[in-house]
Parts: sequence; structure tokens; C-alpha cells
Amino acid sequence: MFKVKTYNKISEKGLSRFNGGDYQVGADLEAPEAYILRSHKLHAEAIPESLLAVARAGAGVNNLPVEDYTAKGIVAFNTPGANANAVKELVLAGMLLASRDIIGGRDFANAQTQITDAADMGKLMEAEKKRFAGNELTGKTLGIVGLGAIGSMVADMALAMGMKVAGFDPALSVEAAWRLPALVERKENLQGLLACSDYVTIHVPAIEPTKNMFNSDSLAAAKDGLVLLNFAREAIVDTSAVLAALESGKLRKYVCDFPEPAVINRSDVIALPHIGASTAEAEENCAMMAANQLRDFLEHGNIVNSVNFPVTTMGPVEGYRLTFSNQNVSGVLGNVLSIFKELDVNVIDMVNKSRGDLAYSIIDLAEMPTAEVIAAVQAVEHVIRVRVVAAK
Ligand SMILES: NC(=O)C1=CN([C@@H]2O[C@H](COP(=O)(O)OP(=O)(O)OC[C@H]3O[C@@H](n4cnc5c(N)ncnc54)[C@H](O)[C@@H]3O)[C@@H](O)[C@H]2O)C=CC1
Ligand SMILES: O=C(O)CCC(=O)C(=O)O
Repeated sequence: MFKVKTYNKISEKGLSRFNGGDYQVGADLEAPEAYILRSHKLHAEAIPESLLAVARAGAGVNNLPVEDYTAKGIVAFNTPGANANAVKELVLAGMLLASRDIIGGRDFANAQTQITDAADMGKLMEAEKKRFAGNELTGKTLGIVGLGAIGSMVADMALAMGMKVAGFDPALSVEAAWRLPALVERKENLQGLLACSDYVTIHVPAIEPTKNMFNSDSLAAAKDGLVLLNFAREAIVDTSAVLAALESGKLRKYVCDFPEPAVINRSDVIALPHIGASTAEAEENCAMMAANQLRDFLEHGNIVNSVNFPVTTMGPVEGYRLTFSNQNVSGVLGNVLSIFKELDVNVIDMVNKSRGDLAYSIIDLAEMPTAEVIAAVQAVEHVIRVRVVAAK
């Protein structure tokens, strides 16, 4: 029996993936083997000894203490791309709301409750509509910072809208580069991107190098009248620099999914309550992917889409499987295999992968390893965590 503790509202379609397995799933479980969550912040919470894995149903993992998990051999998963389309669609809505005075026009129309005659209403609307005029997206340049799952979809969408697209991503993976439309103009630095763009949208993770990357220095390079969209994280943008840029006219509008008190109720800010991924489709996709990844790990020891462990898979366990994580130094695997030789343990198949300072191995064995074997592997220097899984 595995206990999976939930935080936040997780889609039932995702949670139903635990049906048909030996699982207890709920918000109030003691000694859980796994967590599944969305944006709940876990930095301040004690890590139970029982915890083996944490699945973030979403992309950003800045709400998880990933380094602490790594030190304890706890696998942290996310769900790359599963909510990218939802964010892409809201970026389009954000660009349109910033370009056409849809909100002002709607508020104006709704305020005319004193008019009862349709002809009078029509006359007033026609007379006042010039107050709510805007500009089109076609022909304008969209700068995209971060060309991963969301950034690449936004690029496709913007090109389809007839926009020119420039991109900046110094950490672009080869896989992400293949996904990018050829028409995206590559910029070597953020300033270059800001200088050529009418709209800039941010799609980078909140990590040390991206903290406050939109500050008074970088914003100074922007074209006057830029529309800045932040559907990534609050920490990436220095809000006081954004407010100063709005006052000076450097920024025309700020669209953000992570409002701070200082940006509320300004006509030049469109503030949303972190709803970039809040669609039924994205919530289901993320929850299903997170649940599938947890099951594959808990039941078979396989790891895909982890943010701290290497991709390591050997298919479903058919007999007996021992897995262990270790600090990535030489000799650990050799020492484990020596123990197997000494204690007469027959290895059927194995895989060993590393990622940075961490390594992970899956070893299929001919027989169930004894308590003595498991304790001996756990005692090998640099081994972090040992698990045994067996076929049902
Ligand atoms: N508003 C919302 O509800 C949502 C927000 N997000 C946020 O958006 C972020 C991006 O999501 P995805 O596109 O799915 O992630 P992703 O991992 O597919 O793409 C991130 C991209 O940022 C690039 N990058 C990293 N450091 C950079 C830097 N210093 N400068 C420029 N590019 C850099 C990476 O190379 C990568 O291509 C997430 O980390 C999360 O914080 C994601 C989903 C929903
Ligand atoms: O679960 C959510 O709504 C948050 C989505 C998000 O911010 C992410 O995936 O990084």
C-alpha cells in the first residue's frame, strides 16, 4: 500500500489513475510515500522520513525544496508541456486585452444602466467608441524570453497572427530548438530582444539567473511603449522597475499573472490571479501525467520527467528489483556489485544513470534480496537511498 498525499485541488481524472492500484490518496495522510500538488509551497514544511517522491502537477518547481529532496534521495517530478497550451492561449488574450480597450469598453457599456431606449444607447455607443480604440497585433514584433514548452507554442501562435517573432534563450535544449519555427529570429541577449519588440512575453523558470532579470537596467533598453507580459513568476520581474517604466511611458501596459499590491487597480496593468494553467484540459493533463509518473516510480522504480534525478527506466518489474540513489562519485556501483558477489545475489539486468552530482541505478535480481543484502547496499559509502520493488 502506498499513501499519496494531495495538496491543492488535483483533477479527479488524474487522481483516478491511482484506482486499480494499492493506493490510499487524500489530503490528511500520515507518513505518505508521495505527494501530488500544484502551487502549494513546501519549503517551510518538515520532510517525512517516509517520503520517496513528489509530483508537481505543472511546470514550475520553485515551490519545492528540490535540493533538500535530492540530499534525501527523494525524486521530484514535474509535467513538462502539460499546461503549455493553456498559458499560450492566455498570452494571446493578454496581448489582445493590452492592445484593444476591451475592459474599458465593457465597463463603459455596462455603466449605462440609466438608458432604456435602444436608439439612445446605440447613439451613445457610436459617439463614445473612439475612446476605446486600439491597435492590431499583425505586423508587430513579439519578443519571447524562454523558448521551451510554452515559449515555442507562443511563437507558433504569434506567427499565425501575422506577428514577427524574436526569441532569447541562452539555455535552449536541442529538443526545444527542433520544436521552434524557423521564422523565430534569435537574439543574443535580453537587451537586443527588448530593443526590437513591441510586446515581450516571459516564459523562463524562476531560478537564480532569472531573478529580477527584468529590472531598471534591462528595461531601459526597451522600445518606448512596450507591452510586457509575465505569465512566468513574480521573482523574474522587479515590480518597482516596472512601475517606474509605466510612469515614464517606457512600458505601455504590464500584463501579469502574479500581481503584487502595488500593481492592483491601475489602468495600465492587467493583473490576473495565477490562472495561466487554470483550464479543465491543463489541470487534467498535468494531474494525469503526474499520477502516471508517480505510479511508474512507486511500483517499478522508473523515473521520467524528474527535475533532480536522471531519466532511468527498465520497463515494468517482472520479478524483484532493487533501486538505489547515490552521490555521483566513482566506485559506488562497483562496491554494490561486490556485495552481490559476496552474498551470492544474481543480477539479471541493470541500468545506471547520472545527472550532475547524483546517480541512480535499477537492478533486476533473480530473487528477493534479503534484509542483509539491503542493509549492506544501504551501508555502501555515498549511497543515499535503497528501495526494493517486486512484481504483484
Ligand atoms: N502562469 C502559469 O500558470 C504558469 C506558469 N508557468 C511558468 O512558466 C515557466 C516556463 O514554463 P515551460 O515553458 O513549460 O518550461 P520549459 O522548461 O519548457 O521552458 C523554459 C525555457 O526557459 C529557458 N531559460 C532558462 N533560463 C533562461 C534564461 N536565463 N534566459 C532565457 N531563457 C531561459 C530554458 O532554456 C527553457 O527553454 C515555468 O517554469 C513556470 O514558472 C508554467 C506553466 C503555467
Ligand atoms: O497549477 C497551477 O495552476 C499553476 C501552474 C504553474 O504555475 C506551473 O505549471 O508552473
